[in-house]
Amino acid sequence: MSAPGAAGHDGGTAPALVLEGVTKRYGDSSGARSLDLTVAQGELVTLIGPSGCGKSTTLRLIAGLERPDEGTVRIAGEVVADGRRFQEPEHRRVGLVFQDHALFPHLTVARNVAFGLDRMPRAERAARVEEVLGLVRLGHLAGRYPHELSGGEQQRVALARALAPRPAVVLLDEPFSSLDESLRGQVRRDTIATLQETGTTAVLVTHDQTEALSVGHRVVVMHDGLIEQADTPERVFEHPATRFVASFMGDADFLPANVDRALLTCEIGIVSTVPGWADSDVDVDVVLRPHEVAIRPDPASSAHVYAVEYHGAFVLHHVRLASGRTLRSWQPHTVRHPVGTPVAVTVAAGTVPTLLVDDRAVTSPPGRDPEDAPAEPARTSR
Ligand SMILES: Nc1ncnc2c1ncn2[C@@H]1O[C@H](COP(=O)(O)OP(=O)(O)OP(=O)(O)O)[C@@H](O)[C@H]1O
Repeated sequence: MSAPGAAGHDGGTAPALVLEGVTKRYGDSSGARSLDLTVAQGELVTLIGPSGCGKSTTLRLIAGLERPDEGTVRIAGEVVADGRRFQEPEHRRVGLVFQDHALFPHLTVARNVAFGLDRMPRAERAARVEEVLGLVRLGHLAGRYPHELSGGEQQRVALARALAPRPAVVLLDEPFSSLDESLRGQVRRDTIATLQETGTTAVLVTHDQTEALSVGHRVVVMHDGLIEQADTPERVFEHPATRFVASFMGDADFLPANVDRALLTCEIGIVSTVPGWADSDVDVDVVLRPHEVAIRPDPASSAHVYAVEYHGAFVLHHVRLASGRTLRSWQPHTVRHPVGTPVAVTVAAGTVPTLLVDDRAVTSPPGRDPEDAPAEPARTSR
């Protein structure tokens, strides 16, 4: 996806959205804890995390459906909520798209889209409705009612309605989850293309890790009301900041390991060299993803395959090591080692494993100023 940064509709230079120390408490449970996030104009950010982590609360705080207990929300440079001010949702330049589309059943497609344009002169309003319906390729269905549309068409009407008033930010709350699998991919591609074509800034909540990684310029991973990491999809997957992010975004196994004079060693042997750690002797956990783990039959090995899962193009092999710890390994569909096969386990060449001390990723030996030890990636030794 192309990088954001194109000027938004107001052409200003302020970020489309800024959250500073935004907190919302519900009794003892915290919906959102001191969130800091800046979203550039034209940027598409995906928000992901387990159920109850605060995704909807965050969207509601941005939309003005909740008041923050602390912190500041800015939209297109304007403070819309802080300790003193609170702008009502209808006055914020925010568009909303919900999972169930939330269309008015008694209004036609055109009137659904016109709904948020009541302050626009009539002729201008009609032109804008036509324009946004054209954007989502629904001009020919303007006179239909929602029940006369497919799920995908309803979703496009909801998007057109959100875009019509030219909002500074569009918030999408699991917009594709009510669509069946066969439709979802196409509707998702169409929606993202429309957001991109119009240079729209968007925050999209999803439960789907592949969706979060594939559609956004940045992924924001939340856990227990906190932002654990806000980063490019590549960095979130390849360089997770915490143990939680490593295990939530994709499959990950963890093995206790040691870095001694720049050699990373664990139960399966030497994993890699770690430049910049020449003088250290540090215990870490190494994060290994199934596509990074290589296996080959070896009668002399004390590790063995204990389960095999066929996934079509790939076959997931579950391996138990001598210690009883387990690793997973993706193999192409032509490779299937039966349960019980003793296997030698290594790390695929080119792997740059993430190292954890406690629950945080480290790129330099703990206690050392990262300035002194540049965070060069580790390299597999083979
Ligand atoms: N109105 C409310 N009153 C009390 N607690 C609430 C309220 N809304 C949310 N919470 C709590 O705040 C936390 C975050 O909820 P939120 O709905 O934001 O999570 P979520 O990440 O969107 O979850 P899901 O993926 O299940 O939709 C949860 O512990 C939830 O129980």
